[in-house]
Amino acid sequence: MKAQIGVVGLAVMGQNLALNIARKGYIVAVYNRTSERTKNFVEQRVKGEKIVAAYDLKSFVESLERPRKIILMVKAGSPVDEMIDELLPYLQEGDLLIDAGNSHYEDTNRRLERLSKMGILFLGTGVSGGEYGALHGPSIMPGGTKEAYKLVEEIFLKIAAKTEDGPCCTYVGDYSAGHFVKMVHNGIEYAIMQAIAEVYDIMRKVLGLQPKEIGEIFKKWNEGELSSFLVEITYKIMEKIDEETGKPMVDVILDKAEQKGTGKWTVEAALDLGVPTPSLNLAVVARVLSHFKQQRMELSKLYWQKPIVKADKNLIEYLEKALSLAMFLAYSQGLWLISEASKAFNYGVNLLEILRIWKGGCIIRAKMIDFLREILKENPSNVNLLESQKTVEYLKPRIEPTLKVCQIAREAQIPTPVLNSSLDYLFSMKEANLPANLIQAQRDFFGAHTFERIDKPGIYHIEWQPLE
Ligand SMILES: NC(=O)C1=CN([C@@H]2O[C@H](COP(=O)(O)OP(=O)(O)OC[C@H]3O[C@@H](n4cnc5c(N)ncnc54)[C@H](OP(=O)(O)O)[C@@H]3O)[C@@H](O)[C@H]2O)C=CC1
Ligand SMILES: O=C(CO)[C@H](O)[C@H](O)COP(=O)(O)O
Repeated sequence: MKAQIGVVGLAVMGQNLALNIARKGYIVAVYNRTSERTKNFVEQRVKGEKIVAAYDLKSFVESLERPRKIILMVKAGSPVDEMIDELLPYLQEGDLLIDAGNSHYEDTNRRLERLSKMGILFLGTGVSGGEYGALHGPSIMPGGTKEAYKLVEEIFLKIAAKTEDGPCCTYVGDYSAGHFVKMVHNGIEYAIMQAIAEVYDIMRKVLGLQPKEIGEIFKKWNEGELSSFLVEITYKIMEKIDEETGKPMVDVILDKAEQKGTGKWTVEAALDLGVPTPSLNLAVVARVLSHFKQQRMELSKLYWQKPIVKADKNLIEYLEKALSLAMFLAYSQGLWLISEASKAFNYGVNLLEILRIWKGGCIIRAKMIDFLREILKENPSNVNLLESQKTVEYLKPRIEPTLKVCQIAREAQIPTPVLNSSLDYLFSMKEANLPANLIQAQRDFFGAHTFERIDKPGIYHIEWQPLE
């Protein structure tokens, strides 16, 4: 019997995805560029699942039933193009390639165009959930043609995470919609991670709490409105002890945060589309800045001042509120970005469906998503969630506690880029009169760039000083 689907790339994600599919009763063919990895996978992880290992691409493709369905789970970037090039000689019209890695959405558009000319179907598919999710049920975000999606819909729905609102997979939209949505998912992920890290930092530096104590607070929060995968793993991280030193694991990890690109791409896309996403932007900047460890250590001595540490007795409560405000705004900024991209690129994305498939399986799954859906359901065409009365009622009581947190952090000179930028975002969005009038005056002064007036329509330029 032929395999019903193939997986190329047997690193963390590919192995677990292949096992997940096989455990749902499908025959899966697998291939990896380095055969050692395939061999190890088969020997160590395959336990009776119907997995057919191939050690060359020709036999891999030949082992698949037609139309062939092949998931590429390789490193994003040129490896995807290289694999496509190597597979093409063996493929036939109507076969389907699914790029399930974190590819840039513009690469996906390019690949779609190229392959469609050859009659090869292509789905740019975001997959979230890490290795555990890939094995037990990820959130799956496929984009491309509906015709292509139909070929794998049954398998995807079976392997996806399940919530009370159904499987965490839906047809996301045309072209590169799937990869765009996954990219923004990661941009939101960066912002929430950074906001959690800032809250942790304040607990340590202002309240002097130890990781174990911080873990207990996050664990409690995880039972309330902050209940989410990222808060859950945070308390588990706080509990972990390094076997070598006996110290909390988090204390032996170097404070340099890496990134593979999706957060930065989100910010680039937001700037290109003119959507304000400051919480997401600052989360990327925070990771970049963290890399200057040596400089930070030297500067910490040069600029040392005794911090004014004023622990408020309600600080834990304020921190919880500040984190919920930052989380809410990270989602709302991301959703706005997706909706603008959907209009600009004709994706046809249904935001309610996106929120539904983010309820389970993915890294940003959170109880708050139910609330976001409630808000969006009231007026699905209004993607600026800030305008909803429900949002106003939610955010207003969180402003004061977030302000207190930011003030305490400021005085103690603890950086809080995402908490601050979230607040600044809200303050800017709810400000009827921004100082952008002065910017326009300056632009007109030095570059005759013109301005609009508040009292009459039209475009104006004045002579600010005589030209000599
Ligand atoms: N890890 C995670 O939590 C998540 C990852 N992703 C995305 O899924 C994809 C796979 O991720 P992950 O499993 O972590 O693996 P990696 O991103 O580490 O990629 C390793 C895999 O890519 C293959 N590869 C690398 N270069 C080439 C090449 N030039 N030609 C052919 N194959 C190549 C490797 O083969 P070889 O063994 O021969 O080196 C290996 O199978 C990535 O796009 C990633 O961003 C998405 C969600 C979560
Ligand atoms: O897609 C993912 C989670 O959703 C991957 O884990 C990704 O690698 C995370 O991004 P980064 O490595 O830039 O932190």
